[in-house]
Amino acid sequence: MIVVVTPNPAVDVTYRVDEQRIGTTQRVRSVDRLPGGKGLNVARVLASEGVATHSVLPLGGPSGTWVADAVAALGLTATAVPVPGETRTTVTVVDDHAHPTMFGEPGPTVPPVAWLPVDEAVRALLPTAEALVVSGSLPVGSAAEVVTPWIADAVAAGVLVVADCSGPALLAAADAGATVCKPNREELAEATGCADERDGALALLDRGAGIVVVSRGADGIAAHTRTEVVEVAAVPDVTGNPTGAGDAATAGLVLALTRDTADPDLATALRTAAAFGAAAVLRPVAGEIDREAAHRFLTDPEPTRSTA
Ligand SMILES: O=P(O)(O)OC[C@H]1O[C@](O)(CO)[C@@H](O)[C@H]1O
Repeated sequence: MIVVVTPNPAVDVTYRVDEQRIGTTQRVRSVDRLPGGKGLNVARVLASEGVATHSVLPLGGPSGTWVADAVAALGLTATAVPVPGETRTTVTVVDDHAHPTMFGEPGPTVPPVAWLPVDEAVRALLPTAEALVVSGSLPVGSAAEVVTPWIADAVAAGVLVVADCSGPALLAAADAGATVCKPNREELAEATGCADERDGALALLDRGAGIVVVSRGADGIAAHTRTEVVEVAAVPDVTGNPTGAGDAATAGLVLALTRDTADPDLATALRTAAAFGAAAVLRPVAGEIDREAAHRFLTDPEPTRSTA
């Protein structure tokens, strides 16, 4: 079972319009409303691959109740931890021409004491966990160190941790010894202040991260250890909705790493991440992949480079 913490869950709304135009009245062609936040998208992709997951969700207010009900309706196992305030809504506007536009609300104000039951929920699940995934933003105003107990407890219990965090929470995840930190290129540069990817990755490794996986969009994905950089190219010529592609890539990475824990093959893990990320672009909403395409992309020979 894989434990997935979504620190700032959301009612994820996707509006499809003919063409995104700033400063005009836009008629919405179709609406999708799904439980989201990056971690829930990871859990949904893992579940679609038949992997047992257990989500930990700090939820508040009527929209929190909606998320809990929608998660249950999707057949996902979850522990909903009540927090003050109202679970946020995110709105993504997509058309057939431009990149999606995402509006993300900040999320509720969660005081430090309200995080303690979340810590307890994570701790209770660790004895039966193969991996812990911490994915997505924290509610605005929550301290970065909120992630520390989840990761430190999992590491102490010998559980593989994949942290897809940004900003100070990415540094806190590395400090807590996350097995894998998975920022994208921009998040890595922003959190570490290093313009060079290798320097940024080494900064996280120095702080305590085991491996740093950097997603590079159309330029593929790379894994940095102290001694090598393994690089895999992106799947070429895939068009569609890239919202949630990074979350699907995280799911692919976790899937590959938990299948091969004794001796993780980084190239295979990166190829799985790239294939899942590309397969998510083919689906209209985040949290889904085109499974047939994902498995086809996986068997396509992709160039892998490894440098010492
Ligand atoms: O959890 P966050 O990091 O705030 O990101 C949330 C948003 O990003 C997406 O997960 C896409 O990656 C959306 O589904 C939306 O929920």
